[in-house]
Amino acid sequence: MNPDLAQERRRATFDPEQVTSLLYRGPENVRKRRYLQNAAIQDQVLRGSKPWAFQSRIEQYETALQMYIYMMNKLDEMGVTDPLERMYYQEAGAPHYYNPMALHTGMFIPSIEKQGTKEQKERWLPMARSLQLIGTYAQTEMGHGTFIRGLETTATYDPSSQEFVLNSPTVTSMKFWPGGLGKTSNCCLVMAQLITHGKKRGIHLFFVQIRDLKTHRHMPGVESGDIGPKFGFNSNDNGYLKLSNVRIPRENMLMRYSKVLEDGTYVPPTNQRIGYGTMVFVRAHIVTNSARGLSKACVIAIRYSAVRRQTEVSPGGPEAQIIDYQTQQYKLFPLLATAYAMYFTGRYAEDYYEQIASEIEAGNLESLNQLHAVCAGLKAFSTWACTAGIETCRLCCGGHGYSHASGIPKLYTYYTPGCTYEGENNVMMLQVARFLMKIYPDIKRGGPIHEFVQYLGADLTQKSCMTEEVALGCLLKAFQHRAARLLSDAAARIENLVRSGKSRQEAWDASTVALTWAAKAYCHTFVVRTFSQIVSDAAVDKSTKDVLTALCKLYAIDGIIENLGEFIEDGFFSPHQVSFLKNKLADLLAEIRPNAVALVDAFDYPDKTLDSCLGRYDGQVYPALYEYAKNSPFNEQEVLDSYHKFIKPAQTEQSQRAPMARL
Ligand SMILES: CC/C=C\C/C=C\C/C=C\C/C=C\C/C=C\CCCC(=O)SCCNC(=O)CCNC(=O)[C@H](O)C(C)(C)COP(=O)(O)OP(=O)(O)OC[C@H]1O[C@@H](n2cnc3c(N)ncnc32)[C@H](O)[C@@H]1OP(=O)(O)O
Ligand SMILES: Cc1cc2nc3c(=O)[nH]c(=O)nc-3n(C[C@H](O)[C@H](O)[C@H](O)COP(=O)(O)OP(=O)(O)OC[C@H]3O[C@@H](n4cnc5c(N)ncnc54)[C@H](O)[C@@H]3O)c2cc1C
Repeated sequence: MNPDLAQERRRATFDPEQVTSLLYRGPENVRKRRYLQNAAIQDQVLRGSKPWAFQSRIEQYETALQMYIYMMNKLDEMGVTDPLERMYYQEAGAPHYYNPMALHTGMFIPSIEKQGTKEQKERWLPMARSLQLIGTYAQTEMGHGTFIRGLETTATYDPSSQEFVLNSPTVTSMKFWPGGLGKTSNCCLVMAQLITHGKKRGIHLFFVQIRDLKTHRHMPGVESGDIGPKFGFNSNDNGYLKLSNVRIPRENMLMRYSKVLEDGTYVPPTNQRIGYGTMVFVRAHIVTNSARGLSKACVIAIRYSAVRRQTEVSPGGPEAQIIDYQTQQYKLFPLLATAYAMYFTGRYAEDYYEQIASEIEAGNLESLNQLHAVCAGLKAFSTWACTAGIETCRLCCGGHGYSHASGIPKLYTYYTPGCTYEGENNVMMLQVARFLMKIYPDIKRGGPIHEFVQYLGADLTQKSCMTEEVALGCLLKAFQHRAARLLSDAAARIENLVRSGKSRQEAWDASTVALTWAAKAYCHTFVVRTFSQIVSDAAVDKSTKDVLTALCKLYAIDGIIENLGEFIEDGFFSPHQVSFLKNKLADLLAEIRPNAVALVDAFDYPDKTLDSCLGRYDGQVYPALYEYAKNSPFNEQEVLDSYHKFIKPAQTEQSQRAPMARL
């Protein structure tokens, strides 16, 4: 054990086990999580041969496929059915491979469960669970990902044969990007424009078999393939799909909420957007997923910062641990606080999703819009925080952060597409703004509105209650004030533009930056509120609560300092109060410092899950870096063939032109 890390753990003032329990919803869940992680770590088959970064793309794909199929079978044998528990096992078993069947379990099966009729579920789910059917969610096209009402793929109903005929009429209508579509899947859910009786009925989901179930060759009229190497996700065959007069039976349209009868009569759903449900489900889960990504980067960067020493503090004296530099703390501790904030908010989003989804199942769609706004906003807010935070963690590791040995570049390429997939983040923020503007008249009237948004109607002339003590309540009020004011500003801007003669749509289009500011401020407030509520309700001892409260305050104060203009432009904070906040920020960095390593230990990631030479629990960073370097295929031969092919001839040629000087 590295002595600095051992010392860090001794000096912690709280019990990390209590925090681990809080993060993973109780000791019983922690026990199960550890059991599953250990089972994966100890499994010889999952040990792997060479580091992923030294493998070709095809090798990465094959390794991922082999490992995931093995793990799925193991989990079935163990009787583990809960998706989260399955994820814990897989995360420890194959942390570096993006599962080529992730869309099968993450979107294909859930879509059938949520959008399929009883008969459709009985027909497809058993085959999907036993991998006879391997599916994906094929919505995005080459020409359209965001504007899904503009999708071009058509599904035209033919009453004479009671079939839908699917077509990709243009190059841009080709499905493009779906995970596992290229080579892995034999079927998919295709989002297509339904046409019955010659009329367009909007986009709907259709079950389409794309490959023969025995030979895996393409079905007639189907062309598909891999889209090529990407920034990350290279063990996944994100694919393209072109459909030419592909016929599927009428029963293959997912008909839980809308129907096409035998004669082609269209029965619409109560709300057209109910068919977007799988996206809302995934967005709710992306929040915790972002917390996972950012927390892993924090574990690596903070442990490494405790081990790494750089620069003599006094001449001839010992070099300081880099974690002792205030600038390093300022880069890392707010991110640590953010990772906690996102874990707690993710938990809230998932619970809220489950609550509203069951109301929807029971036929009450009243909260659908609000659920959509919350999930879209938190998805965007959390993925932005995660991506930016991972990059900062990488920079905090200096040169070694740039190596795949650190584990951080892999985290970055894995998590950054979260800002784009499942709804591009700016577009998601505009959906939040749309929701807020829609209820704005009710907010102003003081009409009946959900408690999430009540504060948005507060008196904007009020000033901050902040004192030198910096209470959490005052911090939350500051976020509420900023969100209310930015919303009011955006609304006023739109009204002014309308008064000046613009149409409402033109006024909206000329205000999307202000609307995005308002939406982000709303999401930020949501996170601060959730974090502070969970900390104040947490059943933990006083020392643990003190540490969590410090983290929560740091999250809030850092959010204010980073967005200071928005908090002071209307004079809400006085300059005096801003200096309280700046002083408190510095105090909190010092207060968190002795607990930083214990706080990352509390995330409870086994080394295998982190796959990082820098983030090892035992802190043996340097021998691990050396071992990793030795594994490079470059080092398999003392002299590479390329020396004889290129360097030697070049040297010979050069020496003939100018004879070598004596060394
Ligand atoms: C335990 C683990 C369990 C599960 C695991 C799951 C997830 C794991 C976590 C992480 C995942 C990790 C890896 C996954 C990797 C990759 C997956 C990627 C998959 C994809 O990307 S699939 C494709 C996703 N595509 C999109 O998201 C498209 C984005 N675009 C849209 O959503 C829409 O086009 C739009 C919202 C931008 C606009 O839609 P529109 O034009 O129809 O609507 P309007 O703007 O006109 O608004 C009209 C009206 O509709 C309301 N609305 C819009 N959307 C919804 C919705 N989804 N639900 C409800 N209501 C909605 C809107 O509010 C308007 O209402 P109003 O009353 O008229 O104002
Ligand atoms: C790794 C990865 C995996 C994916 N997996 C799947 C999958 O399994 N299934 C699937 O169907 N799709 C998948 N996708 C596709 C993904 O869902 C889309 O890329 C995403 O929805 C964004 O759409 P787009 O690419 O059309 O972006 P665009 O909409 O073209 O965005 C480009 C820019 O335009 C801006 N923009 C676009 N529209 C607006 C607007 N209305 N207002 C303001 N700004 C706007 C955006 O903010 C962005 O800056 C995946 C993508 C990636 C990267």
